[in-house]
Amino acid sequence: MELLSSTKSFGGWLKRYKHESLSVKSEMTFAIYLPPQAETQKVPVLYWLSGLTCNDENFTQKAGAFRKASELGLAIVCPDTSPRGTDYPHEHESYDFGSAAGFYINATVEPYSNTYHMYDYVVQELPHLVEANFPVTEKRSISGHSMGGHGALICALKNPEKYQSVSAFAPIANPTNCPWGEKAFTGYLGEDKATWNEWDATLLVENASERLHLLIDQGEADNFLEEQLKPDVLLEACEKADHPITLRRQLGYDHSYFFIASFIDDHLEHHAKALS
Ligand SMILES: CC(=O)Oc1ccc2c(C)cc(=O)oc2c1
Repeated sequence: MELLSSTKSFGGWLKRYKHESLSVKSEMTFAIYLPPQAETQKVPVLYWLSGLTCNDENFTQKAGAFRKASELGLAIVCPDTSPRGTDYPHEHESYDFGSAAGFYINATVEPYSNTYHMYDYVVQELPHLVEANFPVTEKRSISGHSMGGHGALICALKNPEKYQSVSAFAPIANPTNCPWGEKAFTGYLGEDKATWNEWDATLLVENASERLHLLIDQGEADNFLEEQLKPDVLLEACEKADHPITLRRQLGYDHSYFFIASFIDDHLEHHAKALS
């Protein structure tokens, strides 16, 4: 691991690192915020998964999360949104596929299957690296925005034993049934839609092995709400499966980090409570 930068914030430290990842077979960058409590004790970790077009810096610079994380004694780890440095066909052509659009799944279609293993990276490799190198406990929670909200939900629903809590801002809630998800899953998983189901939160809820409560904030003025995000479909699946969910509809809020910054404290408090 190589330290790229170290910046003090609210008594803690925001550090950026790059490292060689085995799961995505390329160099990856991530950020970690260590609250002041980490100087004397191990602290729990919230993993934050960003959305399309983002990297580790969008959350650290725009969410305004560190005052509350410092107060709560919560570390926050922000991975990148895809492998970088490969040059596959179509990888850099659009904002919703390829670079910065890894969708937190394990690709099975070549050439993406060689490196686009963001699920393994986020669920296994990164926690292992973080827990071996920083003063953190093995208690984890996970959250994210949009594509990252989808990522947080599937990681938690597939591995309830690894996470104390999960939340999402405007997640892509039913990716097998929206244009962003259909495009990504076709490119990464192929045409056989049966292979897509294990990467869709709405479909995972039906067979979830534990009833991990889902906290979701969704802006009512979000331009992507109807066509891409579909929280109501997830809500219906939860009601059918008796899976606990809190879906908060936030009047007037859009898809931006202004929305995330407005409610991030609630999410941090929710996770801190579960992690304590
Ligand atoms: C920094 C920022 O605004 O991030 C951002 C903007 C738009 C989107 C969209 C449209 C989808 C998504 O998954 O993430 C995302 C993130």
